[in-house]
Amino acid sequence: MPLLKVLGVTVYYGDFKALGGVSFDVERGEILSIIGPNGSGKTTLLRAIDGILRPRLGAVYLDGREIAGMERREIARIIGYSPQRVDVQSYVTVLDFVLTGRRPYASWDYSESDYRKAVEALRAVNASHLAARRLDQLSGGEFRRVVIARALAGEPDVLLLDEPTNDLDPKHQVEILSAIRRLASGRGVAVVMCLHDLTHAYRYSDKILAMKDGSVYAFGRPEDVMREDLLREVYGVSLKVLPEHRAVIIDHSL
Ligand SMILES: Nc1ncnc2c1ncn2[C@@H]1O[C@H](COP(=O)(O)OP(=O)(O)OP(=O)(O)O)[C@@H](O)[C@H]1O
Repeated sequence: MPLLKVLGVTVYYGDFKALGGVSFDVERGEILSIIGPNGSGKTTLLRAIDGILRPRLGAVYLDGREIAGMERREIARIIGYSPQRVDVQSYVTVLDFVLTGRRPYASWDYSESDYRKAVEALRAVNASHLAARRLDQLSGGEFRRVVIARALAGEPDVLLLDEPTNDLDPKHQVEILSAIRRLASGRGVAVVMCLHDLTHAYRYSDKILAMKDGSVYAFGRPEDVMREDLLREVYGVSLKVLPEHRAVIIDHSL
C-alpha cells in the first residue's frame, strides 16, 4: 500500500476549479516533484494533501486511511509541511520557531527530547548557528532553511516542500536537496515538493507530476516527463533537455 495516495482530488475556490481529478501515489522513500507553470495548482495540491483544503471530490489517504476522518494533530504527526510563504512574529527566535514543529507531540510544554529534535532539524539544514537569532534578523535563504527545519522537527513520514530551493544560493540548494534525498533514502520519508527549477526536478526526483491548469498533464519517471515537446506544451516556452547532464535549460534563442 502506498504511504500517500491522492485519488481524484478536485478543489474549488468559490466557483473556480483550481484542481480537477488529480490522482497519484507516493511510496516510502520516494521523492515526487510537482512541476508546472504559475497558477497551475501546485500549492493548492500540497494544501489539499495536508488537509488544509478539503477536496469537493476525491480523497487523500495516508497509509490507507482517509485524512478527512483524521484529527489535525494526527495529520500533523505524519505530514511535515514547509509552505512557500509563512506569516511569523518577527521577535520569535529561530529555535522557538522550529520547536513549533514539535507541537503535535508536545503536551503543555516542550520536553528535552523536543528541544533535541529541533536542534537536530536545524543541523540538518546547516542552520545550527542561527538558533538564537530572531526571525527578522535572517536573510531570505536563512529563513527558507529554518522553515524547512520546522517541517523536519516533527520527524514526519511525509514531507511537503513548496519551492524548497527558492532564495538559496547554489551551495545551499545542493545541500538542501541532498539532505532531502538522504531523508527519503535513509529514513524512508515520502517527499512531495513543488519545483520551478527543472534541473533539480530531473536530478532529485523518482517521479515527476507535471501540472497544467489544475490537471495532471504527465506523471512518470524524470526521463519520461522531461521531454522537449511535453515541456513546451506545459510551459508554452521552448526548453532544452540535456539528458546526459540530467538538466533542462531555457532556450533563449526562440
Ligand atoms: N485562496 C484563493 N482563492 C482564490 N483563488 C486562489 C486562491 N489560492 C490560489 N488561487 C488560484 O488558484 C490557482 C492555483 O494557484 P496555486 O497557488 O495552487 O498555483 P501554483 O501552481 O502553486 O502557482 P505558483 O507557481 O505561482 O506558486 C491560481 O489561479 C490562483 O490564482
